[in-house]
Amino acid sequence: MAPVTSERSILFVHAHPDDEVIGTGATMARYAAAGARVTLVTCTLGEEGEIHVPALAGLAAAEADQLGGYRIGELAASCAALGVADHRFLGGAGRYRDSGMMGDPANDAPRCFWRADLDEAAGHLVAVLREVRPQVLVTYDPNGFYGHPDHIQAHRVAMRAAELAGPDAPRKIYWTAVPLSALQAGIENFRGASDNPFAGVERAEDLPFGTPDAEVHAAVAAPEHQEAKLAALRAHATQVPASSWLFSMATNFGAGFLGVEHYRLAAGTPGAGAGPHGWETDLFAGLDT
Ligand SMILES: CC(=O)N[C@H]1[C@@H](O[C@@H]2[C@H](O)[C@H](O)[C@@H](O)[C@H](O)[C@H]2O)O[C@H](CO)[C@@H](O)[C@@H]1O
Ligand SMILES: [Zn+2]
Repeated sequence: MAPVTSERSILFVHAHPDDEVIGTGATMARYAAAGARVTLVTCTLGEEGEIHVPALAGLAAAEADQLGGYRIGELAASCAALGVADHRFLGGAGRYRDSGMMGDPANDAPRCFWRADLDEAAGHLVAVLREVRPQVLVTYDPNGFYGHPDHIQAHRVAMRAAELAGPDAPRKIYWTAVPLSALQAGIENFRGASDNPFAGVERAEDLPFGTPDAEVHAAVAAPEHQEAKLAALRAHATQVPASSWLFSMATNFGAGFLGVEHYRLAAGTPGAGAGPHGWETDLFAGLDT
């Protein structure tokens, strides 16, 4: 197990550049601002992504295939906005290629992350675990939150690395989550809006990525870091256009949406909770660091 030290260390494992912000940006900014060691490992460069900046359309995978390199810069700007200084690519920049959405031909590319050897990929992450010795590890649930192959593989690699790390394993492992109650509030809030990301959906249970409130264990509230999260989202301009529902969510909901991020505890002992659900408010709760 990672030693109990005075320095808090937390490791985030994400699939593509931009995932770090969408699911965990406020949490990362909060712990970085509080002086914890925050390490981000991103598993691919996002080479197969869309491009919402017309002037950059020629970088697409089917064109010059330069989007991955460009997204390295977007990710650096995002980490700067969040105050995250320690960012790595799994196995080094370019080691694992973006696999595309489930069923895409890119799933069959020889270097794609979806086809990676699990223990080889996990071995790269074990080296990071042994170096930064996080008490807390954050990644996705077994469905990769929404079923993207790289997200599913990031989950598998992170969980395998924790197994292989032995005494250097994190003491708590969390999976990102969005409570069904928060999704239902979003559905109600956007009902009738022209930019409704929930158009056609009446029940949160019908979405492929909600978590029953009873299966959520932590809510990290960092509304004071919503502006940093918005700046980090803007850094990912090829993926997150100015018209994105994420920005309208921030406008409609205020910091109560983007500034609060939820997690399921997949391993370790829950610490003290608070509020109506008894959710932890600190991912280090219960760790005598
Ligand atoms: C948030 C996330 O994981 N983004 C991935 C995802 O992007 C989606 C993809 O481009 C899809 O074709 C779009 O319809 C959808 O709106 C996007 O969110 O998959 C990309 C390809 O693997 C990946 O690069 C991107 O980071
Ligand atoms: Zn992703």
